[in-house]
Amino acid sequence: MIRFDSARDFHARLVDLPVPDQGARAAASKRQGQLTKPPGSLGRLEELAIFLAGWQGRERPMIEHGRAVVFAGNHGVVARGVSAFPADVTVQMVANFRAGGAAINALAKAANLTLDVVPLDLDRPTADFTQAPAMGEAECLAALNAGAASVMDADLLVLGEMGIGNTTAAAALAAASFGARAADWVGPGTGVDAQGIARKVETVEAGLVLHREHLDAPFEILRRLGGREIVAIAGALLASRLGRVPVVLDGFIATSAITPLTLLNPAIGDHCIAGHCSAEPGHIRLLDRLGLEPLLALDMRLGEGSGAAVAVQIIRAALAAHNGMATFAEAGVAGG
Ligand SMILES: O=C(O)c1ccc[n+]([C@@H]2O[C@H](COP(=O)([O-])O)[C@@H](O)[C@H]2O)c1
Ligand SMILES: Cc1cc2nc[nH]c2cc1C
Repeated sequence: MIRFDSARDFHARLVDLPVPDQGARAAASKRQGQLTKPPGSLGRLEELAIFLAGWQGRERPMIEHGRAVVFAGNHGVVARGVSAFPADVTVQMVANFRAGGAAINALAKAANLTLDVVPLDLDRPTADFTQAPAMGEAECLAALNAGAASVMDADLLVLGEMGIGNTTAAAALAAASFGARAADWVGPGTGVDAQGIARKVETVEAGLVLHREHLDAPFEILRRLGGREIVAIAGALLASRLGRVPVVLDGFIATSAITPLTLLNPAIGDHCIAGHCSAEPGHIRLLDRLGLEPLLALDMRLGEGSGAAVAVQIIRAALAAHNGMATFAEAGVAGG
């Protein structure tokens, strides 16, 4: 299991990342060319199969241990009126995940994914980042390691989150990492009105001003502006990359966890599939900046891994074709 000993260790491991197995990619690509279809006719399904072959290191990749993990955290900035829902909903939804009643329970089951729920100190919200760093160093490291611990033996990992107020933290992370105006990253989240959006923009701007001298390293950006569930996703992203486990990203918040990491390694998202494009307006901007093309666009904006879980069904379809089809030679079809 991967554990980060310090911020320095986290940064050091980010610099030197494994790359996909080129031999397995070439073998999968050759197989795609031999299957009974015009070359390229399965479009992105072909790319998905080759992508998974590279990261799993085998010509015929499989999803036998598909796993969804939902991290939950509470946010001090909620006191600034940045969400349409009260902070109590986070702990209540965690109970709902555990009881099996949430969307992710139904969607993970439909996609044949095991589901883990990881609440992170819900009774101790992070500090309001307009006043102080959201987390202390030890707290931030603990959240990174909670994420890293969740990777375990998965062969495909869905990373999801739950945290009232976390679209504000996600917008702050995007703005700190990629620049542009706070207003370009802020959106309605759970459904705030125009005044709520204005409060969110002010909050992000105030956070960027307060921490401006310290926003040049991934760990500090995460610690000062993030939340525990987002930091856990960042830890899971790096640990899964080190273990060559492909990841399906969910919406705006889950994707925002990558953004600070790109400061040290722009290729950190290379083992990730963008499961969908959320209706939260900043998500498409983030995906563009990261060079990720979403699989689905269903106007979802729920979080909790839901869009990524739906996308897993497409990925399973890609592998069913890749592993199950006959070649031209096997089927006696001319033209292969
Ligand atoms: O995944 C998304 O793109 C997404 C977009 C908007 C809202 N959410 C979910 O809604 C919560 C955050 O919204 P808010 O308004 O409280 O910042 C959090 O629990 C997220 O999982 C998720
Ligand atoms: C009910 C509810 C469910 C959620 N799941 C993820 N974020 C959420 C936010 C709310 C408000």
